[in-house]
Amino acid sequence: MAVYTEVPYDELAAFLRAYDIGDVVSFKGIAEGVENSNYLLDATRGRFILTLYEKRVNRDDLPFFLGLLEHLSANGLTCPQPVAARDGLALRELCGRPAALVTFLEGVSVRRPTARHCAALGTALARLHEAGRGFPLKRPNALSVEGWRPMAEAARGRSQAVAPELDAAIAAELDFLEPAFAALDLPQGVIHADLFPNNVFFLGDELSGLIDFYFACDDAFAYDVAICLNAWCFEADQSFNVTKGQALLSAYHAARPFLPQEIAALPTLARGAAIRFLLTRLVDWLDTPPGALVKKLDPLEYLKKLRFHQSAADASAFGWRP
Ligand SMILES: Nc1ncnc2c1ncn2[C@@H]1O[C@H](COP(=O)(O)OP(=O)(O)OP(=O)(O)O)[C@@H](O)[C@H]1O
Ligand SMILES: N[C@@H](CCO)C(=O)O
Repeated sequence: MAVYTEVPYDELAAFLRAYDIGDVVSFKGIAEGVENSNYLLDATRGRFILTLYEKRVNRDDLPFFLGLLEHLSANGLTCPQPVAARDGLALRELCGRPAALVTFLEGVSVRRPTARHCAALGTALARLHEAGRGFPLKRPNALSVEGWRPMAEAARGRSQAVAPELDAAIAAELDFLEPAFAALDLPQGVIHADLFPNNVFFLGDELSGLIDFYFACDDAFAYDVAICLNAWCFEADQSFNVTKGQALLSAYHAARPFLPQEIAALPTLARGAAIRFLLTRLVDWLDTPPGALVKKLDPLEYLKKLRFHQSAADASAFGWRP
């Protein structure tokens, strides 16, 4: 999975008549991903990804996401570009869902990132933050601190099914994080907010592009860095690899220098980033019906990451060397 919405051939053909991409050569569902339905479409005038936006994507946010891809591409970032139909519109409807075609990016994602991959990621993340400057649309981060308590409430009383200590651990962490986040004053702009290894493509050791901007929003740049420390620098046993952390942080710093307050905030931001993914995974875990054709992601992986961050005195725990 993920193909939540099956597209019958006649509906596809009718949809594509609006475009100038030639005839369909092949069309197949893509198994990876958990949020949206994605299809690989080969046409005589190119290769594309067709996305049908599913439950967690709010229709009103789509102009932000598609406009952002255009803005980032225009500012030198390699990411998918929305393909407009002959009437100039990229955002359309297919099988009752909002849908768009975007350009296909070459490359493969890495399952086990090395320190070199982490360095390349750090550079690309800083470039993304710079390339997003001047983008006129705004989208608050619905999955930041104000969104965590409601998710915790939605899971409260049911999370014992995952681990007995979860409710208490989440409540205690939110008691710490809510005032700690309120006290932060950090540079903000457009962030990706979900830049996990599966959303970053490489050709050899070279980073070739970034995808999946459907959580992008306005938030602190350093929060995006914290999300990446969590997603890229832990080993399979959930131990933190400081060599990878150092590679990520120093490459980011070389492309967009951190302010001292961003470095000071990293332990708090890393805890926030850990609780965000712990909570979304937990709610999905509890709400996904048994037998659903979707890969459930382990919330406890993020509880272990959170435990590490709770013991981090400062950013040196992540490999930061001033
Ligand atoms: N522009 C693109 N070029 C090449 N492949 C793509 C592109 N967009 C998506 N894919 C492929 O489709 C897969 C799923 O895409 P994507 O990550 O956007 O889905 P998703 O459902 O939003 O998943 P998740 O949020 O879980 O990462 C990717 O892993 C990749 O293989
Ligand atoms: N990257 C997310 C899933 C996609 O939103 C996670 O690993 O929980």
